[in-house]
Amino acid sequence: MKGLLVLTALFVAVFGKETFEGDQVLRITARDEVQLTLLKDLSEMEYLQLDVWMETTDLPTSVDIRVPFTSLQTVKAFLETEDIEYFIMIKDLQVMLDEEKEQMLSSARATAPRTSDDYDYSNYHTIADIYAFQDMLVAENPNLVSKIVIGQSYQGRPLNVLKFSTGGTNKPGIWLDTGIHSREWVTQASGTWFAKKIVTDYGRDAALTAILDKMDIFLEIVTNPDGYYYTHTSNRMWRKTRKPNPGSSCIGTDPNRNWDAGFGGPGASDSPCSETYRGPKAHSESEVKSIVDFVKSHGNLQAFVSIHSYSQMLLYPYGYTRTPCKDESELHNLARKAITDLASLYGTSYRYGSIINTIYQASGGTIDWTYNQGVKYSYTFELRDTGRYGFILPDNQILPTAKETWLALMAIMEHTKDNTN
Ligand SMILES: CC(C)C[C@H](C(=O)O)[C@H](C)S
Ligand SMILES: [Zn+2]
Repeated sequence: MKGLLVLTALFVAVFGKETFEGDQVLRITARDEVQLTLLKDLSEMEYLQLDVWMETTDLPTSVDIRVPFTSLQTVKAFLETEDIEYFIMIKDLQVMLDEEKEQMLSSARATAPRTSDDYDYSNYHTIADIYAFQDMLVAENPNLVSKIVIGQSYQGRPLNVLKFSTGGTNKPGIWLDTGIHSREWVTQASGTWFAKKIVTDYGRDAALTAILDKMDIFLEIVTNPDGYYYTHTSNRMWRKTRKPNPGSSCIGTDPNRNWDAGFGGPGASDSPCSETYRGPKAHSESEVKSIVDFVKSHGNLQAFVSIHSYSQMLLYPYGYTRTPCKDESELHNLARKAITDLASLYGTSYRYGSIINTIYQASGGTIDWTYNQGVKYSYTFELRDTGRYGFILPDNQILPTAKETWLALMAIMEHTKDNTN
């Protein structure tokens, strides 16, 4: 295992980009506890370098796993021997990544957008493009938008938060973040569209105007900048931060397992090589600690929405415990309303419920911490799709995804406004 990892790291270092020729994403279905255990054992065999993309808890449990070409034969033989059902969701990952890259290059305009109206919201963008967009939006809307730098990433990139405010001091706030998992590209793209939507609708849309007249909105679009940069330059499938782990050749911590909420419990890994490595201690990652400090210093956030992909789910606390959160029935009813509004646009169907009951147990998660800090309306979104493309969602789905998600966000923000003094 260690040798393979070192070799991979060397390959990336020399050739600059990890490739995924022949890698396949299998959707594997465990029909009972025995098969579930076998599946868990398989995914923990580090030498196979399996990358769990998505799983759900309820039986039959289906798990989407990226299997490197070199492990395909072993994994398929194992599954067939154990009579575990699977089908191939993605036949050759690199083919899809090449198409995505091709599309990005062909849509990249010769000249950079001069205004946020010229920005191409229907394509994926580099971190430099998004940072430039943020500065453009602030310059164009000085009375509504400002940029707060809440800290720096491990590699020193600014953690930019756009503040949308109509003035006043310490008004109740709503927090939205996208891209905490860097490979979930439709989220950063949607976050960019949300930012433009807010400035476009203020003063035109009565509901949004009422929200902003009473509350401030804070939007962190590139919440894991080092990881996002790395997905563009070296490994499109990168999820974690990019801070090295002493004593290990594996890099990074899962920023959605690093929070002080059930930290280190089941549903996070203590192995630096795992995609769900919790980190050496709670809030060890600057990308997380910076938000922790912001939430504590602001002290008046009423809603906190952390946006991921994929699976089409709307989740509320808890992920680390089966104990229902005290506001479960209100959060459940609001989630139902939000996904109903979302579905009204294109019929996209979402599941909803608590994290642990709807997707899987996850400890050290973002919204479990924010909820325990008293931010009642804490939600995690899993945007499109349900696995046909997974993290490599075609860019022609960016705008439909952003527009339908906005309807759900408006439901949550309106309810928050109506229930905030
Ligand atoms: C609240 C959790 C379960 C969200 C999930 C994760 O962090 O694993 C995303 C689907 S990546
Ligand atoms: Zn995620």
